[in-house]
Amino acid sequence: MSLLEVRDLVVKYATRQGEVEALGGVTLSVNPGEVLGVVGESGSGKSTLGLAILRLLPRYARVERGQVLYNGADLLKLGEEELRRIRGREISIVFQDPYSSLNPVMRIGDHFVELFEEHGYGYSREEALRRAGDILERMGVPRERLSDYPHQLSGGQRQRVAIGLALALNPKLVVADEITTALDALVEAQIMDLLREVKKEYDTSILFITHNMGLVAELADRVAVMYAGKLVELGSTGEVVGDPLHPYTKALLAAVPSIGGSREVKPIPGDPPDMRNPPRGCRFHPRCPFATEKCRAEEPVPRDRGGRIVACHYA
Ligand SMILES: Nc1ncnc2c1ncn2[C@@H]1O[C@H](COP(=O)(O)OP(=O)(O)OP(=O)(O)O)[C@@H](O)[C@H]1O
Ligand code: NI
Repeated sequence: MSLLEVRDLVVKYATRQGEVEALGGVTLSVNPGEVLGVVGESGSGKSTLGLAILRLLPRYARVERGQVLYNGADLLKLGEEELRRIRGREISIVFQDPYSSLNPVMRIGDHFVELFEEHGYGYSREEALRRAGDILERMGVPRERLSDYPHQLSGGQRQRVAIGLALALNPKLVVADEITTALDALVEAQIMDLLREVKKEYDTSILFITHNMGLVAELADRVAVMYAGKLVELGSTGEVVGDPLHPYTKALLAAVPSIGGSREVKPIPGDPPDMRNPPRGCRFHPRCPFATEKCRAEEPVPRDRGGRIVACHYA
């Protein structure tokens, strides 16, 4: 049984230049306790997927179609009250910028006190701070930091606090959206170590969003590859990384910097499409070295190939 099922999700943003289809019918599931990597270039729809799951999309975004099933209930249909209960306690999110989860004028400890209060835990302040300190220590932050303000911490420590907050209520799923992207290489490696520990010690599933296939290979059990709002490949990390079937996955892997090399990912030749006017047929065809007439005309549907899902006419 999967923990979360996204079915045929279509999300559009209203912009001054017209509607942008950020998700073009994405279907995937997250299993209990797994890390599902979601990888793709900028603009492929990764953050939109994460935000849609938590119903945090901006007002001018519209879910045109689809379902997000959690414990059999469609999160897209829940009322505000039920949503508030689910956010934080069942599903939480960590962003690239830790200030998205931290209030600059609130001490670190009070973030936890408030979170426990909001969810009706009924702890005394002392008890809440004791638990917060325990969480900080598990995240590798000294408990003395409880009385600090966010700006007194390093970027890495702030992100550790944000991860601690996301895990504080023992949620079943954490959405981690590019959470190492703003950090330098050394701190990124430390946060990856922390995530590996979290994976071992918590039974939380993680939707690990990144543009870096190298990080996915380090951490994820399965990986979903997205291109221009479409899921193009999904499978176990070993299979996808060892034997990519979609030309876009191959290109992404070729762009991974070799160990010891520069951290900057080599860009894939060509540009991602203008999403106000995406290519007909397969959205990757203008950049695909193997594209044929069929790819220009006909959109490939994701098909199950022995547990691997691939959307390519020629995979
Ligand atoms: N707030 C917004 N208003 C209008 N269009 C948006 C908005 N957010 C995203 N989009 C558009 O939706 C598409 C998907 O964006 P999204 O942020 O989900 O991609 P992403 O894969 O997370 O990219 P990145 O790696 O840059 O974070 C893009 O074409 C983007 O321009
Ligand atoms: Ni994003």
